[in-house]
Amino acid sequence: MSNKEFRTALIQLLVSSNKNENIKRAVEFISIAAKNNAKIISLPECFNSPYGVKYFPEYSEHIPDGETTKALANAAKENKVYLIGGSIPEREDDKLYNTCIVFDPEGNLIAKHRKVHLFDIDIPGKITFKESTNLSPGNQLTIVDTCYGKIGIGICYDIRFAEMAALYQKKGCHMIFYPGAFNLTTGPAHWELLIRSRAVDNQLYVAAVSPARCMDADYKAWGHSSVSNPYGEIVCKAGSGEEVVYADIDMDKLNEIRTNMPYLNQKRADLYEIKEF
Ligand SMILES: O=C(O)CCC(=O)C(=O)O
Repeated sequence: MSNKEFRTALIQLLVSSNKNENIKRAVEFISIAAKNNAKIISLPECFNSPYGVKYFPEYSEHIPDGETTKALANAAKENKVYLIGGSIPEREDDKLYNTCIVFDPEGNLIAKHRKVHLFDIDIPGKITFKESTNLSPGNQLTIVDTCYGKIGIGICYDIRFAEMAALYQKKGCHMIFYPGAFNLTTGPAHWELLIRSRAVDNQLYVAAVSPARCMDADYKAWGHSSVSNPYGEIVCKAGSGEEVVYADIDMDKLNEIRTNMPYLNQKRADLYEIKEF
């Protein structure tokens, strides 16, 4: 495969309350995905800790000197892959963030995305979640330059904000990765709809990577890690359990879709515009 055609792998990890075990198993799956020829591998949101505000302080660590950063750097280097490190609770000074770290195939830390839209919702009788209880939002958008093109990074709730994805497209991204953990209420309603919408809006590949569902956990993840192609077709999709799913990315296909339907060039900048950050 050339740099215009490559395989990506989405690791739908079953996250437990044992941090060391979570990291160890993530590293094992990275090596399996690399053996299956994946060149860009992503972990899910909050993969080294159970998902929940009460867990963030205990599981948090500094970046880059924390154990998770070191383990992922080694895994990227040993397997010679780009690694999108899902997300982990990050501590800096007295603040906590929900942070995705990205590594190149030499193991260098090339990006750090702090979730910019915190997940604060209250659907009575269904789900209440308030990340802003103890997390701070990131204040930057994140584009990673790779030998496979530019990749935008968002974390979970970030996928709901169409302008963010539009800006990534405008700045040249051909893929957006969203490590995420939707739930049993908003998952069936919106997970796939949002993945496909961001892909069609922007004629790019969208990968969304969830933890596996654990019915004993406080937060029950929806699962269904998926990739949509730029036409809005789901090209791979996990179930709810632990598994790795793969998608073959094809830049010629993306360019063909953009040529056939050139609506990205038909926007009315005289009427509306996405501003650059
Ligand atoms: O937007 C949603 O429905 C879920 C978001 C979420 O779980 C998160 O941001 O972690």
